Amino acid sequence: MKIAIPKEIKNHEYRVALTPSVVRELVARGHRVAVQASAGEGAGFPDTEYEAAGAHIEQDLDALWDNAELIVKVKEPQPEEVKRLKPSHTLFTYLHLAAEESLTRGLMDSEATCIAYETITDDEGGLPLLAPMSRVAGRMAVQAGAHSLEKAQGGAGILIPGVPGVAPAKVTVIGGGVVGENAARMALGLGADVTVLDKSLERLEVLDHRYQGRLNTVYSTADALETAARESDIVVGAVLVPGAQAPKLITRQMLGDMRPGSVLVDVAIDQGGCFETSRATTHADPTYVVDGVVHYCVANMPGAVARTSTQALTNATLPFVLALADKGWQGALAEDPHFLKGLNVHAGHITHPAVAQAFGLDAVDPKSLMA
Ligand SMILES: NC(=O)C1=CN([C@@H]2O[C@H](COP(=O)(O)OP(=O)(O)OC[C@H]3O[C@@H](n4cnc5c(N)ncnc54)[C@H](O)[C@@H]3O)[C@@H](O)[C@H]2O)C=CC1
Ligand SMILES: CC(=O)C(=O)O
Ligand SMILES: [Mg+2]
Repeated sequence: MKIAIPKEIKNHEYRVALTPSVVRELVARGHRVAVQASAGEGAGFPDTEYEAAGAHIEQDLDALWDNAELIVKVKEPQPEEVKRLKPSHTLFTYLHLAAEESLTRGLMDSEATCIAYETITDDEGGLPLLAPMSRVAGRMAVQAGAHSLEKAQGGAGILIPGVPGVAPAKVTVIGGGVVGENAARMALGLGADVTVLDKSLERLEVLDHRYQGRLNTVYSTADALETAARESDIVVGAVLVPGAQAPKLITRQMLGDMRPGSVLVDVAIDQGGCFETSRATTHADPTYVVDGVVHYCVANMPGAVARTSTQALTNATLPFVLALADKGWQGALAEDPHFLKGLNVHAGHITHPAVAQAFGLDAVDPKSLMA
C-alpha cells in the first residue's frame, strides 16, 4: 500500500499522523510510506528519524497526494486538502463532520473513502480513537480555564485553589465521559470544588465510586444546568452524542445569570459546541467574551501539546492503520464492525447515520458496501 503523511496545516496544529516507530512497522510489512518534508518537526520527529525508519521524505505536495492510496492525517482536511482528494483515496483522520456541512459536501464531491477516527467504537461502548485526545483535551481544559480566569484574559481574577482563608473556585464539568473525567481530575488536583453533570446515571456512579466523595455528581437537568451557570467560576463543556451535533446546554439567556469574568471552556466545539454562544477559535486567538463571560473554544486543543498527543494518538491508531494498509479499506472494515462505524463518507454517499441526520440527508448502510 502507498501511504502518505501530509504535514498538518490547521492553525497551530503540530501533531503528525504517524511516528517514525509506526512507519518502521509499516515498512517492515512491505508498505511504502511517503512523509511530507518536516511533517513531524512540530512533534519533535525530524525527517532524519523517518528516513531511518524507511520512509521516503517527499518535498513535492502534488506527488505526495497524487501517488497515495491511503492518506493518514490528524485533523479534518482543510479546503486546499479537500481539493486534492480523489475517488481512489482512502482518508483516515478526525473528521467531526456534523459540525461542518461544507466539509461534508466537499468530501462527498471528492468521492473518496473517508474514515473518521472519532466514530470508531469498541466492545466497552467507548470511542478508542477519540479517547486518547479526549484525555489530553480534558486535562488541558482546566489549564485553559485557569488561565482564562486571570484578569488580563478578561477573567474574574480567581485563583483555582484559593489560599488559606479564601475559598477555591467552583468548576462544573458537563458530560462525565473521557474529557469530563480528565477535566475533573485536573480540577481536583488543583484544589477546586468540582461538580460533574451527566445524563448517564451509570457514568455518575462510576465517577462517584472512583473519586470517593471528592467530587459532586449531579444528574443533568435544566435546573442543574441553570445552577451550574449561576454558581460556577469555570464550566467545561464535555458532552458527546457520537457523530452528532452537540446539544446546546447553556443558552445565551443563561449567560446573564453567570458571574462577570466566569469562564466557559467548550471542548465539545469540534461537534459544534454545547454552549449557544460558542464559536470555534484557534490557539492563536483562543478566547472571546460574550456578556462578560470568557469563552475558550479551540477545536484542536491537543495540537498545542503535540509531542504528548502524537504519541498518545498513534498508540491508538497503529492497529487500525496496519489493518488498512494490509487489507485495504474493504477488507479491514468488513472483518471489524467497530472499525466499520468509522466509515463516514464513501463514493459520494454519507455512511454514518448521525452525520446524515445533521444535514437532513440519507445515509447509505456501510454494510451494503462490504459485499
Ligand atoms: N476541542 C478539542 O480539541 C477536543 C474535543 N473533543 C471533544 O470532546 C467531546 C467529548 O468527548 P468524550 O469525552 O471523548 O466523549 P464521551 O462519549 O467519553 O463522553 C461524553 C459524555 O457526555 C454525556 N452526555 C451526552 N449528552 C449529554 C447531555 N445532554 N447532558 C449531559 N451529559 C451528556 C454522555 O453520557 C457521556 O458520559 C467530543 O465532542 C469530542 O470530540 C475531544 C478531544 C479534543
Ligand atoms: C479530537 C480532536 O478534535 C482533536 O484531537 O483535535
Ligand atoms: Mg477537534
